[in-house]
Parts: sequence; C-alpha cells; structure tokens
Amino acid sequence: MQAIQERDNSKELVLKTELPSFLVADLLKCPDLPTLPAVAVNVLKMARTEHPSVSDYANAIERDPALTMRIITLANSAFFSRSHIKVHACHEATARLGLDTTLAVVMSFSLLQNRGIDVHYQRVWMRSIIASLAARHLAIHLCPDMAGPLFTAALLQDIGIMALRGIYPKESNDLYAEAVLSHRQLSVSEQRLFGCDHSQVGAWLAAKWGVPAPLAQRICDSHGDYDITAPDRLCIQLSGPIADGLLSSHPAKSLVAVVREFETYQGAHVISLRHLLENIQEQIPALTDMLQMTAPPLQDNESLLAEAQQLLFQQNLQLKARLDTHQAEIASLRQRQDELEERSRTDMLTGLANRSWLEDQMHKRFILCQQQSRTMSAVFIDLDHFKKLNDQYGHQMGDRVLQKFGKTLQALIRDGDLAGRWGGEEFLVILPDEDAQAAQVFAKRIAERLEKTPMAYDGQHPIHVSVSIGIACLDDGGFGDAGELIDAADKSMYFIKRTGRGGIAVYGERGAPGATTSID
Ligand SMILES: Nc1nc2c(ncn2[C@@H]2O[C@H](COP(=O)(O)OP(=O)(O)OP(=O)(O)O)[C@@H](O)[C@H]2O)c(=O)[nH]1
Repeated sequence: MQAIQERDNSKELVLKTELPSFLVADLLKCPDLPTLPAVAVNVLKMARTEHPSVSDYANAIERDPALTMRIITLANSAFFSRSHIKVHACHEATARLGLDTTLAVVMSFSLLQNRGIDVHYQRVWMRSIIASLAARHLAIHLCPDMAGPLFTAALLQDIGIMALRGIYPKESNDLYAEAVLSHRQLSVSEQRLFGCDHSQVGAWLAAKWGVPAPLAQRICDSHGDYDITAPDRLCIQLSGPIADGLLSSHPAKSLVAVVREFETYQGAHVISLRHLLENIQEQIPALTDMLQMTAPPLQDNESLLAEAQQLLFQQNLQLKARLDTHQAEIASLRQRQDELEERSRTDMLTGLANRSWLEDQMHKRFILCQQQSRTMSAVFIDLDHFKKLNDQYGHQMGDRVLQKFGKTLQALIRDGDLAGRWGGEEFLVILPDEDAQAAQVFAKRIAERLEKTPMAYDGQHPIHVSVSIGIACLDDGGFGDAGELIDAADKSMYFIKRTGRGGIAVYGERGAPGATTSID
C-alpha cells in the first residue's frame, strides 16, 4: 500500500488514503490517464498560492477563449446572476462565481472537453453535476463557509472512474457499462477488482494534478458511512446518493431512503427536501450548458415530492405499527417476568410469601433495623395436631385448612407486615417496628380468631384448629442476624408445644427460652 501525500502551501496535510502498490505502478505508467490542459494547470497553480486572487484566476483562464466564454456564460446564467447586470469580462465572471466554483468548472470543462461524447462519462458527470448542486445546497444550511469547496469536491468526486478506465479499460468497461449497479455496489466491485475504490483513485489523481490537499481529501471522503459528526463530510457523502436517487428509475423511493438515513443527523431539520429539489432543478441547466451536456429529463418536483411524502407517510405508519407491536411484546414480557417473580416468592398452596422470600425479607429488614436503630418482631406459628387432622379428614381437607389459615393470617396483618408459610403447617409473620408486646397483641388476635372461626367444615361439622405461637423481638436478645431471631421465635413456639399447645410464648420472658430463668 502506498500513502498519498500532498502538501498545502499554508498547512502541511497528509492525505489519509492508501492505494495498492500495483495500482500506483499501473497509474504511473498509464498513457491514458486524464490530464489537465495547460490552462487548468495554471489555474490550479493559482489555487495553491496562499492568497489566490480573482485576477490571477482570470489571467490564467483568459488564455483559453472557449473556456473564458463558458465561464462568462455561466456567470450570466439565471442562477449565478441574481441581478440583471451582465458580466462581460473573465475577471468579473470569476468574481461572481467565486474561486471555488471557478476552479471546479475549469477542471470539469477541461476534463470533459475530449471525452464529452462518451455515454459512460456523460452518466458519471451528470451524477457529479447533481451531486455538486446537492452538496452546495446542504452546505449552505449545515456549514455555509464550506459551500464553495464542497461544490468543487462534489463535482470532482468521481474523477477516479476516469483514471480507472484509463488503466483497466476492459474491466472498467464491463463494470461501468452495468448502469444497474448502485454507486455503493460499484464501490464494492471496485474494491474487489482493484483493491480500492474510485474515491481513493480520484484523490490520488487530484493530488497528482496538484489540487489543494483538502480538496483531494474530500474526494477521498466522498464514500463511506455517513459521518454525522462532521457536517462538511456529511454534505459530500450525501450528495452522491441524492444524485443517484434523482437519476434512478424510482427517484421518490431512493430519495426517501436517503432522507431516512439522514434523519439521524441532528441538523437534518433545517433541510427541506422541496427546497433541495427546486434548487437542483433550477441550477442544472446552467451547469450542463457550461459543460456542453444534455440535462437529463428529471421527474417533476411536485409529483416527486407528493410520492416521497406518501412513501414517508406509509413508512411512518409501518414503523408505528412495528413500534406498537414491539411495545406490546415488551409489556407482555414484563408482565410475564413480574408473574414469574411473583411466583418465585409465593407459596403456591396459600398464596402467602414462601420461605425463601421470608428469609430474604427478614435479612434485609434485620440490616435496616441495625442501621437505623429500629426494632422488629418475628412471630412463629405452628398449627397444632395437624397430623391428626390429616389422618382424620384426609390430606385434601388438611390443604383446605392451610389455605383458610393463610387467608385468615393475611386478613389480620397490616400494610408493611409480611406473612408467609415457613413450611408444612408452620407460618412466620414479620412485624416491622413492632416490639414484643405489640406482637403478643397480634398473636392473641390470631388465637381468638381461630376460636371463633372454623378453618373448614366436615359436612355440617365445623373444624377448628389451635396454634402454638412463639415471638421474638429484636430488642430482647443479642441477635447476630435474622436467622438467630427466627430461631428464637421457633424455640419459643416449641416451648408452647412442649407445655401443652394452644398458647403464646415470648422469647426472653419469664419461663420462656432466652429468659434468665428459662427452662430451655
Ligand atoms: N395437608 C397437608 N399436610 C401437610 C402439609 N405439609 C405438611 N403436612 C403435614 O403436617 C403434619 C405435621 O405433623 P407434625 O410435625 O407431627 O405436627 P402436628 O401433627 O401438627 O403436631 P404438633 O405440631 O406437635 O402439634 C404432617 O403429617 C405433614 O404430613 C401440606 O401441605 N398439606
């Protein structure tokens, strides 16, 4: 690979592109490489000076009467002549066109002079003409200072095709004759055949002619993904696809595709497709006349815009429909996830919290209480003689009792409390911010409710159950973690089991586990 180097007079610049060595060798020995006539070489020389002037340009151009006449005609064309005052001299025309535009037209005119009749060149140049107008229009809105240089670069962006046709006529004929290939496909095929595409070869050629380095770099940058961080690059990169769109058999569809890609650029809102198209249509004749080409029959702007708008509307509808579907899918996935999470913490038989969720919540609550010097109580409940109940009425009746007891418990707790099934016929209730006395009140309420309310019926016969309840409060022991607090409540509950069932014991109270006089 060989890097192309080019120096600017004012600042040193290295062109950031590489060509395969074989290609450079072929380019260097090619007799058919496009060359610039003396007048264009002289104008380029002026362009490279630090402060090029209108009269320098004009003096160089005037050596070629045909070119001079074209420049004056272009300056007097409807687009460049905002006033009705006609210019008659080359320096007036150059002043009106501006140095960048003058340079671009001098080079294009020179390059086309001998090749204008070739149908492939006609197509390539027509693309370049439309691209240059598009680039300038975009630049006026996105980076006004760059409008002139970007016009020039866009007009010269495809000169690499001329060079490639010069060195590889056979392959190029096959390649470029296929007008069906999109510009992107063309670039891919060139990469495959020649190891690089025509934007890089064009930059090389431009550098060899001695164009200012930034101009060669812009030719090189004309391909590639849209660079939305650099408006000047973006203008050049968009100019080609816009020209391709306008010259395609389905201009509305192609332009809408460009608009869609362009929409991601935050400055996009300042560009109106209508103004862009009007601007291009208005200016094409001046440039095609200047380059002695026949302007292509472009579709009428109004119908093109109407079709483009319809397509955009349809696409928006489709996008909205797709978005709605996605949102519905996301909502259903979220709901499913919520359901799964709910299930993962729920005891299937009673609908209360399951053991792992109880443990998790106990652990978190315990830490919170420690950090904020708050309290909590754990209430451990075990249904009495549940085996007997199962044996007497059957397992299904046992299940119904557990379910009813779960509902009863849930109805008795307050917001912020958590009731769950620890396992089998054991239940645990977490009472945040409640001391042992309050927990005892709660436990008594359970016992009273069970006395009054049967948990099931065997026919007409009501089935009552009693419970053994153990309470442990964070304040009443030096508990190291949540597990120790639960153990203490569990021990208190067993104390009741051992002493006759159907009662309440508070850890640390007289006679109960944890008390100094404990019988534990
Ligand atoms: N129906 C039903 N029974 C269960 C379930 N889980 C555990 N059991 C039963 O509950 C009974 C518990 O028996 P034990 O641990 O001896 O307790 P108990 O009979 O209540 O005796 P005490 O606790 O000492 O009053 C066992 O027979 C278990 O099979 C369940 O989900 N449904």
